[in-house]
Amino acid sequence: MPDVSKMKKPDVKLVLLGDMNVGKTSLLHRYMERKFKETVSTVGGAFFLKQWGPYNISIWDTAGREQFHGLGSMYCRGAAAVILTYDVTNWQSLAELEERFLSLTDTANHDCIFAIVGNKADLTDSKAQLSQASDKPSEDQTECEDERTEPQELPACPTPPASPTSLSGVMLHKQVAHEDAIALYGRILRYKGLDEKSSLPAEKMCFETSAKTGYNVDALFETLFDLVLPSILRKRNENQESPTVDLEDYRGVNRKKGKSACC
Ligand SMILES: Nc1nc2c(ncn2[C@@H]2O[C@H](COP(=O)(O)OP(=O)(O)OP(=O)(O)O)[C@@H](O)[C@H]2O)c(=O)[nH]1
Ligand SMILES: [Mg+2]
Repeated sequence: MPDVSKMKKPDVKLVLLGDMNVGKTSLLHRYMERKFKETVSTVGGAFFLKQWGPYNISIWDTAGREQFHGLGSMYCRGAAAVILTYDVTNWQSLAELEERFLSLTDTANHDCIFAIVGNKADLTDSKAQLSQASDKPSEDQTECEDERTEPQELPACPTPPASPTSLSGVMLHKQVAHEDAIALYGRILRYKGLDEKSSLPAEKMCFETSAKTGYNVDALFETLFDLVLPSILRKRNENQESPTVDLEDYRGVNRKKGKSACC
């Protein structure tokens, strides 16, 4: 286990947002640990640290449950990319992105990049279902708990298992078409006052993934890593600050007694 007390300072921050149960945590587990494993509904937030070449990228997982809504804008602060995640079998989870989550991104960087991700594609698309995840281990990753959130004495509530039909492999009805995601992407650009012509194209920024099979998961994260590199270089030029901090400085943040939040 790496010595987190000397953890390198992240060069850039990505955040996963979206309704509960869409698969945000599972996508991170799939990419960072190459596994699809049982999850419990996220409480507060947590981040993984991914080394990408000489750069350190923090990827924040957040809670989709309504009661953690207020934390979203804190996690989005300074984000260079936001991954807006929905479930392709659940139309409401796409609608929630515009109704509940988009405004949280107001605290992100002005040049923040947006990806729209329709997860659970294995439930509706045989190609996604048959995809073979690469199980090459991810070189360098650290999962950290976010100590700043209020510890919640909530019982860890297991999320409902993926729909039983997925166990039988029968395809579910796809409720969200790729075109719906592309249309949402255009509305997000307009909400941000961005010109579609000078922005990254929707076709490149709308993904359908399966955390279960690994379909498109590497492509999602690694496309974003490459797209945020210019903002890392810009920040490094601006700051010329040392790339490392001693986490002991952070220990001063008063930690409440009791169970710290984790995901
Ligand atoms: N079939 C299928 N099930 C998935 C996929 N991704 C996640 N799941 C299942 O969906 C449920 C919720 O997954 P999570 O990763 O916990 O969802 P989340 O978005 O992190 O939820 P919150 O933490 O509550 O916001 C779990 O039962 C997962 O096993 C997927 O790609 N395909
Ligand atoms: Mg989660």
